[in-house]
Amino acid sequence: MQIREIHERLGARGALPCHVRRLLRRWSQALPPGHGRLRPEDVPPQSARAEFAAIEAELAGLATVAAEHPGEDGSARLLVRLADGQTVESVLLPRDGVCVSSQVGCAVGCVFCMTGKSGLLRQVGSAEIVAQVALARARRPVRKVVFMGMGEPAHNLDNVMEAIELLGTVGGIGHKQLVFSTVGDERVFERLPQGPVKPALALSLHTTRPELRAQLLPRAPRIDPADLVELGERYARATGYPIQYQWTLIEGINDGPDELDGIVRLLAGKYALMNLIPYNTVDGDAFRRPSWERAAEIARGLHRRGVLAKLRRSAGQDVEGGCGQLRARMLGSEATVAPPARRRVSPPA
Ligand SMILES: C[S@@+](CC[C@H](N)C(=O)[O-])C[C@H]1O[C@@H](n2cnc3c(N)ncnc32)[C@H](O)[C@@H]1O
Ligand code: SF4
Repeated sequence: MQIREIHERLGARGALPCHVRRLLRRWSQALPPGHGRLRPEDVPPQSARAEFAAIEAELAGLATVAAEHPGEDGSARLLVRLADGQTVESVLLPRDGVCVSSQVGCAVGCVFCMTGKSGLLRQVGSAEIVAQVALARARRPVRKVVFMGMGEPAHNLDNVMEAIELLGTVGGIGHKQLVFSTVGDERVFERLPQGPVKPALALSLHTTRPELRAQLLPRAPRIDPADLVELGERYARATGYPIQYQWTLIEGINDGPDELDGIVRLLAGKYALMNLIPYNTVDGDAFRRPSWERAAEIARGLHRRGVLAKLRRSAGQDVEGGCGQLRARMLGSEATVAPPARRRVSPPA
């Protein structure tokens, strides 16, 4: 379901925009039914009441929790069932955050990512994205929403931007607390600055070497990492919030001195933060994460050379691994539709 559809259906029955906003506020913030003072002008016209009831019932059935796995770090990984039976993952993050999915599967096919193995199964509708936030809010407070779950938000831009607009207005989430995570796509840099709600941007860089990036992210747009950083810097300056770069650290692949020199060359002096995320083991993959000590040394080395770098554990690593793995394990072979042939990625020379 799309949010614009809700506006259209209720508008056609004579509801005013303020009536629709009230419904969307209550739903997206998971407020209890009798919440807030009801003024006479808040009551929708008789002609729209049945449609309001029908839409509320549809919204309630958009997403339900099929499984919940609490983690030791205060996070919880939810397997969310959508109305057609498809499932996506959401993660309740420590410190009032939620990580949502924007697609069932993903077409980019990053070689280290479980979600990429299934290919794209379908888009997640804008209302289904907001429903993941509403589900999370029914469990705990949410002040931050990151689009770092299953899927590439740039490949579902209309729905993601619609959800962002709702969450950043009646949804009550600060614009900077909405984080759009992408491998980088020209359309993102055109579209994000135009929206009424401008989210923060996370760019999944992973390497500074164009040829290695093409191997690691086989179907990401071929934008040179240096150009990607320039586009990111422009967005950071326009919005006033820094770009977060994401770097999945894989031993022997992108943790060598050449890459660290590359990061310093691209990011020193930029309005940016580098998040180093040690590779989270995916069943059946041969990649390894570097030791925590080595990863910490990399972060300290970058810091010394003028790049703000943070070493992150991906939330809920102990709960069925990283993004897409809970879904795959719960669905068994159903979830993984003929994985694409694995390309060999050799360690950098
Ligand atoms: C799952 S993606 C979703 C958002 C978007 N498609 C992207 O790539 O930025 C979010 C982040 O998870 C990271 N990720 C995926 N698989 C991982 C793994 N096995 N270990 C660590 N990080 C992983 C990706 O590198 C990416 O930065
Ligand atoms: S890391 Fe992001 S872009 Fe790559 S396959 Fe996974 S979800 Fe898709």
